[in-house]
Amino acid sequence: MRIDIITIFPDYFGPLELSLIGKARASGILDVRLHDLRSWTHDRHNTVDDTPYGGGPGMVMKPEPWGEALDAVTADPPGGAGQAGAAPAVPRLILPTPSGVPFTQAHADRLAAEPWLVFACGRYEGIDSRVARDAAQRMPVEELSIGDYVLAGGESATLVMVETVSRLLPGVLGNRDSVDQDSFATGEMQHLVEGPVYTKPAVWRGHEVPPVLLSGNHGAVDRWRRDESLRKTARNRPDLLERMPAERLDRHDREV
Ligand SMILES: Nc1cc(-c2ccc3ccn(Cc4ccccn4)c3c2)[nH]n1
Repeated sequence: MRIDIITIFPDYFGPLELSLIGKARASGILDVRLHDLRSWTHDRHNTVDDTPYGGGPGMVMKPEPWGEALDAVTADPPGGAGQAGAAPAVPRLILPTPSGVPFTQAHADRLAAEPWLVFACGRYEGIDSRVARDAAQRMPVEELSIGDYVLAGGESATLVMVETVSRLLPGVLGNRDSVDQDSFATGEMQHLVEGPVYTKPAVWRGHEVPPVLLSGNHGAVDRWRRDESLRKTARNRPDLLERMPAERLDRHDREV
């Protein structure tokens, strides 16, 4: 997968050099390219913002630098200009914004199947709305929110989405099972949050690991883990339980 990130703070993405994503980039699974929006300004001060039409607080990001940046970044498709007559890849443009569609694991699953994503990180009060409208004439555009709170810009949201998507790519996580057992995945654990996890020592500061986990009885361990997930979901995320199809909860589950 190729990921392009356009931002006025490229250094914000240092973490993408680390850990799983850093390894995926080094191994070629992931091709992440950072672009400084100011490279597409032409004035002495590298201006990227201006006052909002209609008045109001703060500043808005000017459309011209964004238009030129998106033209330049999307003019260099992965795999060249189209092998043997194939159409060149078209990127999906992701615009983080507090007013976007809530980003969920389902979005991550879908985006992980895309060959090319471009993230446009806004700042100030956002990007001139004509940028998304103009881009939509040439590529799919999605405005996504990572939560109901307002960040200072799109960089943190982009880090979250890049991490969520990248960990789903084959070869990125050493243990693929970990993904399949994600609480928000579509498998057995769907609609349930993770329960408690433990490792050695068996007793730590007087706190014992639940004996069932040391029993070697895999059936009992699986049942205990599901019960604990049900309890934690009921406590922290009753909204998820309401979404769970009734047939997915057996009589035992209802008594937990
Ligand atoms: N889930 C999210 C996403 C964001 C986000 C994403 C991009 C930008 C670009 C600017 N701002 C700040 C800002 C302030 C006031 C109104 C609008 N936006 C952003 C915030 N916040 N929360």
